[in-house]
Parts: sequence; C-alpha cells; structure tokens
Amino acid sequence: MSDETSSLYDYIVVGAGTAGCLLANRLSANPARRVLLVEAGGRDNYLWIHIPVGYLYCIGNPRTDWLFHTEADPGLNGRRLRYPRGKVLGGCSSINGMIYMRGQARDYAQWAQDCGDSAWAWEQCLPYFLRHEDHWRGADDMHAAPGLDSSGARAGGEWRVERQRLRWDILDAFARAAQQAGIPATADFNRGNNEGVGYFEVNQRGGVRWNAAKAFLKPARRRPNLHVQTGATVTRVLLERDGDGVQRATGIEMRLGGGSAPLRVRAAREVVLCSGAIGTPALLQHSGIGPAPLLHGLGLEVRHELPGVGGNLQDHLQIRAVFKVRGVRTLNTLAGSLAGKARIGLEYLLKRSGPMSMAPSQLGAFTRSDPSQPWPDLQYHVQPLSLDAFGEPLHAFDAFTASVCNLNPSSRGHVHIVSTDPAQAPSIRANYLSTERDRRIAAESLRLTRRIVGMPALAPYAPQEFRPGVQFQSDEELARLAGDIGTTIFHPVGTCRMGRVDDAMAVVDSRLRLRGVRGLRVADASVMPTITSGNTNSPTLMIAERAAQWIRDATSDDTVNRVNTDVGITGNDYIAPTRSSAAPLAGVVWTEAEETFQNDSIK
Ligand SMILES: Cc1cc2nc3c(=O)[nH]c(=O)nc-3n(C[C@H](O)[C@H](O)[C@H](O)COP(=O)(O)OP(=O)(O)OC[C@H]3O[C@@H](n4cnc5c(N)ncnc54)[C@H](O)[C@@H]3O)c2cc1C
Repeated sequence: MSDETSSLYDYIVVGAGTAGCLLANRLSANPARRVLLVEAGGRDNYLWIHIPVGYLYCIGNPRTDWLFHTEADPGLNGRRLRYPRGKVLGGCSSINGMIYMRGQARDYAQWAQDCGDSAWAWEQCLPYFLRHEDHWRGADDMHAAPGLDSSGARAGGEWRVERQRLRWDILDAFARAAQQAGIPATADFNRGNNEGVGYFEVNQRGGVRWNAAKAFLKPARRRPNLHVQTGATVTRVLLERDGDGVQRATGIEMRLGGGSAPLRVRAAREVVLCSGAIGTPALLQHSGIGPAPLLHGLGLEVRHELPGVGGNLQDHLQIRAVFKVRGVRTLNTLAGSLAGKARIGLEYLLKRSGPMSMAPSQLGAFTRSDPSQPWPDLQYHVQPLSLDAFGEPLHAFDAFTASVCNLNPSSRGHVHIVSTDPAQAPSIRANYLSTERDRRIAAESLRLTRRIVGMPALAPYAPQEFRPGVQFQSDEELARLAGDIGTTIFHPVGTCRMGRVDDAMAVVDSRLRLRGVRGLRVADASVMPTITSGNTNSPTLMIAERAAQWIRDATSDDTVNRVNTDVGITGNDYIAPTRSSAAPLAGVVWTEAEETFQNDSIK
C-alpha cells in the first residue's frame, strides 16, 4: 500500500478488449504518460483462441466468455439467448468470427447527423480505419475507396487483414446463385458500399487469429509506462467534485481475482471506459451514473443522472435457414468421421489452411430487402455446415446455413444492473423483432433466401429446406419462425450512445466525453448511435483510434484535462493495485491478479 500524493497513472483504460488494447497502445506511445490497462479476464494464452475454428470452444467457456444470457424475449417466442462476450485479453476480438468489415458510408453520415459533428462522416473516419490497417492488398488506393484521399493508408499497420485460406464448392455455388438472383459479385466489401457477394476478408495472420492483444499490446510490451493488469474487475469509477462543483472521474475501484478487498487507483488525466456494450453501461450504473429510477430502485446513490446509460441496445439478429444438400461435401460429414478429423488436423498442422483455419462464416452477401431500398439492408453469412445452435454438434447430413440479418433494426433494448453487487450479471433485454418493420424485413429476408437457393447454380445439389420449412409461407408465419430460429450475431452496440449536447438521452458527446463529468470518456462499441451495416469489430477499432487522437489533443493542453492535484484527492485514499506499482515506472508492466510477471512474458 502506498500513500503517495502524486498520481500513479495519467490514464486508466478499463477493459482490454478490441478498443482497450488499441487505446493502451496509442496512449502509452508517449513515454511521459503512465497508462494502466485493467482487464477482468486473463491472458490470451489459450490455444483455442488462436486456432480460428476454436471460437467454438471459447464461446460458453468461462475461461474466455462472460457467459451472459438475454432475458426471455417475446420477439423470439419466449426464448433466452446465450450472449457471448470476450473476457480475456483481446476481449471479443479473441473469440469472434474475425470478419473484417467497415460498414457503409451512410452509417457514418447518420452518426455525423445524430451528433451534429461532421468528424464522424465516412470521409473523416476512413483515415482512422487506415491508420492501423495492415491489409493484404497493401496501400492500394483501390481499397481505400474510390475518389477518397487515401492518405494514412499503409501496409504494415497493426491490424492484419487477409484473405481466407479455403473455399468450398457449396459456397461457390451459393455465390453464383446469388448473382443469378441479381446480387453482383464483389472482391471488396470495404469501400463504403458493401453491396455484393464474395468471400469475407478476415483478421488472421497466416491462418492464425489476429486479435487486438497481439496487434496492439504485444508491440507495446516493453514500454515501462504501460501496466497491464489482468484478472481485475473494475467495480466503480471514482468521482469527486472540482472547485466549481462539476464532478470529475479521479480513478477506479477494482477487485483482483479471488474477491479481494476493493483497491483504488488514481488517474491524473482521464479514465477511459472500454468495457464493451454490456460492461460499460453496467459499470457506469454501478458508479451511480445512469437512469435515476433504476439506481434509486436498487438503493444506489445517484451520483450523476444520465437517463440514456444502458438504453438504445441494438444488435443484428441472424435468421439461420438450413438447407440439406446432395452430391457435395460440407463440414458436417467431413468432420463427422475420425479419418476426416485427422485429415483436417493434418492440413492445419502442415499448411495452416482447411477447416481449422475457418472463420465461422466464409461467404458473405449484402443486398436489399426490397428494390426500393436505397442501400443494402441485409447481410448474409453463409456457412458450409449446420447445427441446431452454437455449442451443439454438427448435423449428420450434408447441409449449408444461409444466415441473414437485417442490418438496420429498429428494435431497441437495454442493459440494466439488477443488484448493487458488481459480480452479478446485468439484465440484457434485447427486444428483437419488437417492431412491425423488423418483423416484415425478417419475413422478406427469408423469402429472398429461398429465391437465391432456388436459382439454377444450386440445382445440382438439390437443396432442401430443413429450417424453417417450406410449409410456412405467410408474412405472419415467417416472422414467427424468424423468432424461432433467430439468434444473435454477437453485435450489441449503442448502450452509451453519443449525441448532441442538447440530446438528453445521449451519454457521451461527439468527442466521446461523458456528458457532465470531467476526465471520463467512453470509447467502445457502446457509443455507436446506430449499429453499423456490417460486423462491428473494425468500426470499434476506428472509434478507439479517434478517441486516442482526441485524448492526446486534449491533454497536450495541460490546463484542460489534468486533475488539479491540490483539489479533492488525498493520497491515502488511493492504493497501488499490486506490489509492482509501488514503483510504477520501474519496468515491470504486466501484472496478473495473483502473480506478477516480466514484461516479455506475453506470447
Ligand atoms: C462470438 C462473437 C463473434 C463476433 N464476430 C465478429 C466478426 O466476425 N467480425 C466483427 O467485426 N465483429 C464480430 N463480433 C463483434 C466484435 O467482436 C465486437 O463488436 C467488438 O469486439 C467490441 O469491442 P469492444 O472493445 O467494444 O468490447 P470487447 O471487445 O468486448 O472488450 C471489452 C473488454 O472489457 C472487459 N471488461 C468488461 N467489464 C469489465 C470490468 N468491469 N472490469 C474490467 N474489465 C472489464 C471485458 O472482459 C473485455 O475484455 C463478434 C463478437 C462475438 C462475441
């Protein structure tokens, strides 16, 4: 325990997931700034994180997953869903489907409009995608998007994007069928309008998962000014009043693994929340920041009323139609025998290719639910396999799954804590298919799936609809069936959304500062006002990249953000998180809850 009067850290980043790893890297690039990155999960040294197909063993595994569930959902005919969230260095980027997708230009135009800040327009965001990208095409301006300034594009950034290392006859046939149904072929989903059908690009290097920890923490591992604390759950953001009465975040309270007494750590400049779309609103609510009725109801002191915290939950609901096929191999039967498994294992061992290098979905398509839509509003994830649910065994027959989701759902849910105990999981109410529009699009998307599958290119394989079943045809039946077979595609966002200063439901302003509290920012998927039209990992990295820039810009003027150490902070109140931080700049920067290890021990 220390009783220093000076701050231990300049910045505390809460959550070492997709956004947190990038931020920790960027903020600690300045050796004069001391950064603490706190992660509830452990290190990413579990084999199945790195072998792409291992996501199957990471989801539902307490070593890597928070094991959340949604509440029973009327739109899903009363079903609850397993709601995986990464709990490990890298966060969800350590367990996700690895698909690299920026979204559509119009998503960012909408954000700019919602926030009244043109900084969020696609043209302004693009350089921040490119800043960390390491794309297999290199700094090819074709990829940067036609007509746009490609400055900042580079091969050799940290975030590796590669082509997949396998193809399937059944997926090639689906791609041809999609083209016969009017969806053009595309070789690049990332130019601002992702319309088309093609194989996804993935975050892998040589057939191995490339997560945010490898990309952003590993290169920073020898920085003595970066302290990574794993196995520590942050339970509260600490607030104090500045001389003018405005509250300021001065640090965090956290518990090390094994349920130790709470420890307090102080940040001289900013606390940045990167705990994700579920973790961040829950942490704010536990800190007394959120909707007053919710906090009062739990007997929590309302430190700062912000009614939007935890609201506006949006997610993509994937409607998984399954088709049996004949005369073509799919993973179902390929992996169904010992010999098949051995062949698959050997191929990965020797060439880092084949089904073990496989992202869950390989083929993608973006299209319109009806021709009057100005932009693609549906995304397909097509898989050469089928199962009843993730975690269940593959079916014994050959089949493929055409999963389709509405990219711009109008249904909104929320995340609410249910007790004052931060160890208790929050209530996640997704409210899928709770609007007429979402139900109609669900029905239309299932019809479109049938139309594609009915095209001549797939005829040689005699596809037979296994789920939901051809007997169901009316809008009403299809919407109900969507509720039966729909499931999350793991993209919760929006629960601390940014917005204009006069928007009472906004949680952060357009520069990601928490409204009404100094020294506190949110930089993760929770700030998205509306969900992007595609997968959400890379947009989250872009958000973090922007936050890093704004934090650096703000703190280059010390008078703006720096805590006045004469006001409100008493040294004895704050204790060092571990024995290493008694000498925080001494060079030991990687710390686990029960163990301190040297800074080169990350793999
Ligand atoms: C199974 C799955 C598949 C997906 N597939 C894809 C895909 O193929 N492509 C794509 O683009 N997106 C995909 N996504 C979504 C994408 O990965 C997420 O949108 C993105 O990772 C969100 O990043 P984040 O930084 O907001 O949160 P996270 O990456 O979830 O990071 C939050 C971190 O904070 C930690 N944390 C939370 N609370 C606390 C606390 N109180 N104290 C300390 N630490 C805390 C967590 O343990 C976690 O490490 C998928 C997600 C999942 C789960």
